Amino acid sequence: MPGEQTEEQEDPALAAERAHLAESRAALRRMREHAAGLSADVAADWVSRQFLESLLDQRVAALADHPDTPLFFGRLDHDDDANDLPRTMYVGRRHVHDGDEGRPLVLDWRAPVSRAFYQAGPADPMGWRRRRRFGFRGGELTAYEDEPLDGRALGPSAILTEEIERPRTGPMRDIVATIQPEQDVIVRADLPVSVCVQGAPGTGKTAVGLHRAAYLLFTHRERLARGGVLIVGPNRAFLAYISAVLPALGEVRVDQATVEDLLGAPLAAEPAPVAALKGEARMADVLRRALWAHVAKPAEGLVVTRGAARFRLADHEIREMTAALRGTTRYGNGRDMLAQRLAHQILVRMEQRGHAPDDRDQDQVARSRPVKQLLDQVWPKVTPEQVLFRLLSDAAFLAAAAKGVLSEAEQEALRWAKPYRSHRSAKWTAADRALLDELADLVARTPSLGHLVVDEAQDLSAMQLRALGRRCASGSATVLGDLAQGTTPWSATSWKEVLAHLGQEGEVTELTLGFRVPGPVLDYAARLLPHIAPELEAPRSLRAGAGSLTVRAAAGDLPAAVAAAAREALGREGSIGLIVPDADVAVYTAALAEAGLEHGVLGPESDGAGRLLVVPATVAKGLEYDHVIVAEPAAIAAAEERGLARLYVVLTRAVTTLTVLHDADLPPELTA
Ligand SMILES: Nc1ncnc2c1ncn2[C@@H]1O[C@H](COP(=O)(O)OP(=O)(O)OP(=O)(O)O)[C@@H](O)[C@H]1O
Repeated sequence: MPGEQTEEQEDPALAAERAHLAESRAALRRMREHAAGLSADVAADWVSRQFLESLLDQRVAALADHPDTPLFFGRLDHDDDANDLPRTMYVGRRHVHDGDEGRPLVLDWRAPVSRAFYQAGPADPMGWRRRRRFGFRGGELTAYEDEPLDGRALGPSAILTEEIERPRTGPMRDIVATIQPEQDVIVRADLPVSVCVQGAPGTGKTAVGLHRAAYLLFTHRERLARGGVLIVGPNRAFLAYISAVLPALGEVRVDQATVEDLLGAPLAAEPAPVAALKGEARMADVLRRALWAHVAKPAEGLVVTRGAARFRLADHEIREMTAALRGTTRYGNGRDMLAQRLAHQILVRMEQRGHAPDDRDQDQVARSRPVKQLLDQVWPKVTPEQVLFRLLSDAAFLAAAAKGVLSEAEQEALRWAKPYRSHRSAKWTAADRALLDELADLVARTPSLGHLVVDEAQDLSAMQLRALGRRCASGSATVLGDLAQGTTPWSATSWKEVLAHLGQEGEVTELTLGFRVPGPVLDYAARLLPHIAPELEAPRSLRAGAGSLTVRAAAGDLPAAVAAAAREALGREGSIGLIVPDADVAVYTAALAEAGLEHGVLGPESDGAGRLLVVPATVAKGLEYDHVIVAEPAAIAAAEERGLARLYVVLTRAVTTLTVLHDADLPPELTA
């Protein structure tokens, strides 16, 4: 690598860079000391003081210097007197300036001017002559690499190669030093723009989504401090894996959640075709009709007594008021508005008869017993659970709500074979949770966040996407996924449809260059593509990875062969994922225990500990390990309806080596 020097014969350029690093660190320390010295006492009252104190604490925390993380990772230079840009600019994780003169020592990678670090190339140097990348070991600057931007062709970057080859240990790292131009375009898309990224395994979708969140928080800090940013991922294990990236980028206030966290955990499972049907957008119409079917014609008029006087509204008047409100508001608001309109009309009657009522009278009438009784008949309070319970247990009610939308056979499929006794004892499934959320929003509006990053979005049903869409209705979204990795019965087949269900307009972009999976492994997995997503092109890997793939029949004792492969992998550097059919986790953990190999077991709710992890196939999505051992692909493929897609996910988790061990024949799609 250029600039790689031993201590004895230190390159003067490297020495100068190290001096700049030391100067920047000292300046950051002064910035932190200054922030820590600021007092919240200037605040006028207790509440403002608390608020200011928490802001100052955050500021001090954001200025922490992590000794293992380089303060800057790149630099741009030019020598053109006519150019307004500073002659040298260092790009790093945060702004660092010299307190006395305010001289910038390091610019935040998210600042507009830093864009050139990622985007400048021989075709468009963007005003710069040279890009320098730095190599670090821990917090120590060890090397630099120069790329001319004056028209000469750029070779591959050794620092990028080293970064993507670096063994994985622990949680996911940030990629801020090596974001690629096509990734940078997505990261820096403007806040109101929703982006949707289709990308093969390991093309950096998750990384890009997280960096986009960090970029948006920097660029629109105030707006997003109010609205909030939420990252939605497939399970706890995944969220734990990505949890360190945003804090490393200085963003500690981003929430992460699974769809279950947002909608509620399922209490029961159900057959895939039923789940798929419940996941369809058609259900939204059925639910809307079912809810509004509760609004009824008044059986009689309204009589309100004030002292000795009685005031009446005829049933046809109430019918008109109800009809005027129906469908124009949320169901819950409609009830409140009807109460107010009824009361107002009663007040008009009072005035007509010489009374002089005021606003308080209107409120009293709106809350009076006769009005409440009328509302309970005409516009009853209902909960989402009550409505869904009725739909799934009452054939006539479902038939009325589903008329022209669902066939009789579909209605029958939806209805519980054995209805629960009440909505309180109903065991809701994952698909039901999305239906309940839709109903909840029809009753009262769901608050919207500022921005939502939705990872593995191909796995979400239309109804789940609608639920997420409500949570960014007045904001925007970053939608990430791979149609080939869809493993749910309702997996998406088109991103346009996904965006439509989400209620967002946005462009679909594609990432095609793989950073994780070595070429031979990616080519092997891609044999499945024509069978799971024929419309997608085979992905390309940036990594040659000779010798990375081993496929072997176990000749008898598969668990023992797997344990032997795990032992061998433990002799190498990096993390090891042993991915097995869900049903056989116990078999393989027993084999590892028998072989005396310490290991952790990953579950959807747990992140597991240790260098060797047993990973059930359904939990592997989004994760990566240096060495992956896959046991019995045929069983993984046979375990579920979209089992081949699951196998594609499983085969694309490896960073350095993939060892496939089998006893049964391999699925024919993999051998063809
Ligand atoms: N520009 C980059 N520089 C260095 N590493 C990168 C870059 N882009 C991606 N990576 C690395 O490649 C690996 C895969 O990235 P990521 O998990 O974001 O991919 P993905 O597209 O979400 O994959 P999957 O579809 O399999 O979940 C990660 O280790 C990530 O850090």
